[in-house]
Amino acid sequence: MNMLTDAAVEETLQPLYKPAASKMTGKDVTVHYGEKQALFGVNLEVPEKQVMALIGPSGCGKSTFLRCLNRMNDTIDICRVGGSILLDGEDIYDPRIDVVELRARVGMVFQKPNPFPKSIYENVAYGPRIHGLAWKKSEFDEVVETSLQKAGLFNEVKDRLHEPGTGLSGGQQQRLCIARAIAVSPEVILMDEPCSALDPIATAKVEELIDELRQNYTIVIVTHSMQQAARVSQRTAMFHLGNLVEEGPTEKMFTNPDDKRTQDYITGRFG
Ligand SMILES: Nc1ncnc2c1ncn2[C@@H]1O[C@H](COP(=O)(O)OP(=O)(O)OP(=O)(O)O)[C@@H](O)[C@H]1O
Repeated sequence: MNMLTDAAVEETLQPLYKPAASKMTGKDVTVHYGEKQALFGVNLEVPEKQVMALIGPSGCGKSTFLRCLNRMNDTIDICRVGGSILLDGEDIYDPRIDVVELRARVGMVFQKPNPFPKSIYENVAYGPRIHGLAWKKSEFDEVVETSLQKAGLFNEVKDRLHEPGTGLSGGQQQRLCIARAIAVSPEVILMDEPCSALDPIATAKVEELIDELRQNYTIVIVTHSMQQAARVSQRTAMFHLGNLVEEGPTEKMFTNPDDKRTQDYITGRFG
């Protein structure tokens, strides 16, 4: 009989069970807005090239945690962040970190589509221009086209690239904002309820896009829609009253969560 040693069995199984490497890690993250504490020591690993959904009732701290991941909270005067957030093992709150560069590596898409009051072309070309990623017109043309293509928008807008971005439909505007984020080659894309202002058809398109984007990017999405979390994410983190309740594979979180608060939330008993 061909007996495998324990080590050989482990080696054979490892590729199947090896968890995704973590791209970002929050360690004991606390956040205060003035006197009010919004996060109480959150420890969470964001897996690389997967979609992680942050869920939980209103005010539980999902957006606050999301904004810690690219130091967007720095823009709020009364906000103080404690603990550490690592990107590829490096603390993004280290004083030597260039925040503009960080926000290019960790891009953000907001709840309400917010294109600049400029042409579709300029919306996408803006980031590469300020980050010095393109110099010649041909380089800008290329980055604009590939970013719009990756955002699934190019065919719809290719004949009107020089018309205002604000003239697009809401769903198209949100995909333009995703193209704008992609244009600076981010590694992580944060999305704060990206579909809440969209109709069901536009929502479906953005969800399909999120599913495609995870091949190349790490995505963290805050959503109030349990269906959306179940459709687009591979892992889900549940927050409640500023604490991380639990985190795990999305399928498990929606079928067999460990914590009663998760069970109650996903079945609509509170929130
Ligand atoms: N700019 C701010 N100033 C003061 N308090 C804030 C600020 N932003 C958030 N908070 C407070 O921090 C807590 C967490 O808010 P946060 O927006 O992170 O929650 P959330 O889970 O994303 O909620 P929602 O689902 O309603 O968007 C809440 O009590 C909120 O009132």
